[in-house]
Amino acid sequence: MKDLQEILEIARDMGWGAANILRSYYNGTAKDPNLDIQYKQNEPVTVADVVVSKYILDRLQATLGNEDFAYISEETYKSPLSQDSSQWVWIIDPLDGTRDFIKKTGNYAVHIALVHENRPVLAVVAVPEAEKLYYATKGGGTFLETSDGSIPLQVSAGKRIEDLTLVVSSSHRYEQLDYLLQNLPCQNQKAIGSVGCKIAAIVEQQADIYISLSGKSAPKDWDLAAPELILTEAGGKFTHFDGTPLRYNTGDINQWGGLLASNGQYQEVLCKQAEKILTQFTSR
Ligand SMILES: Nc1ncnc2c1ncn2[C@@H]1O[C@H](COP(=O)(O)O)[C@@H](OP(=O)(O)O)[C@H]1O
Ligand SMILES: [Mg+2]
Repeated sequence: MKDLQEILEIARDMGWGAANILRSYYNGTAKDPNLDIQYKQNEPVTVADVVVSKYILDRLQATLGNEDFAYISEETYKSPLSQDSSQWVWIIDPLDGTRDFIKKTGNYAVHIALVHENRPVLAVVAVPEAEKLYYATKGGGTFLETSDGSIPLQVSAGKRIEDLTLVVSSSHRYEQLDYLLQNLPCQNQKAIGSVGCKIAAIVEQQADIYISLSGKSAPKDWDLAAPELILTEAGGKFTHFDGTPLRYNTGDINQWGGLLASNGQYQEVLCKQAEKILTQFTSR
């Protein structure tokens, strides 16, 4: 198997390639820019999702083959792979934030993660409209790549809990999540589409916390695996409210429950508060 740095080169190049394809659909310059929006389990899917999924899978498989790696993409996923955690698995979201892509808010991203033993070891998150690409390897730090080159990134530090800015989904909102948000000590809150864009805001120190709470549906492995590593390698933390780490390729593609991503400063305190507020919600 190629070493992780060589694989990262391939993933970065593909991240930029995928970003360019998405921009051509976003700006209407693609050969046939019709998005043909369909709904799968209440979530929109466009031609751009499908085309970019094929682009990434074809290129990865042509370069890396099927012997050492398995591949999961949001658009081709049908059922769990063999749950052999020693397997190296690519987990891909060709277009994270499809609703925002359609609404043209600019907040959409490409996620490419390599997972081993249920944890991400390599990640690329590209944000096409910002012409930015974030990448990380386990233990190697997080970098932001633009046309000017690459720079290392670190999350914010030394803030008071009340001054932290929280980012949250604009389209997946429920009464329980709204109650939680109203009762947290961090009242600087903004809704942003795409998990990749929310985590990008945290590693660029424009925000400090992201909260996800599942309802009838939950975010999936491909929504979280790449953004998680981008955050943690920049010094942040990303856990369930009970403090346990997220696990990927487990057989259930859903990431149920409450998840908190932050600059790490008040991770445990905020997780405990979130659990307490949710208990209050259910006993009202
Ligand atoms: N509670 C939830 N249920 C289902 N999907 C969720 C979810 N929260 C987030 N997601 C998924 O995470 C991505 C970003 O969501 P959001 O913009 O609301 O934060 C979307 O993926 P896709 O756009 O890749 O389908 C969305 O489907
Ligand atoms: Mg997604």
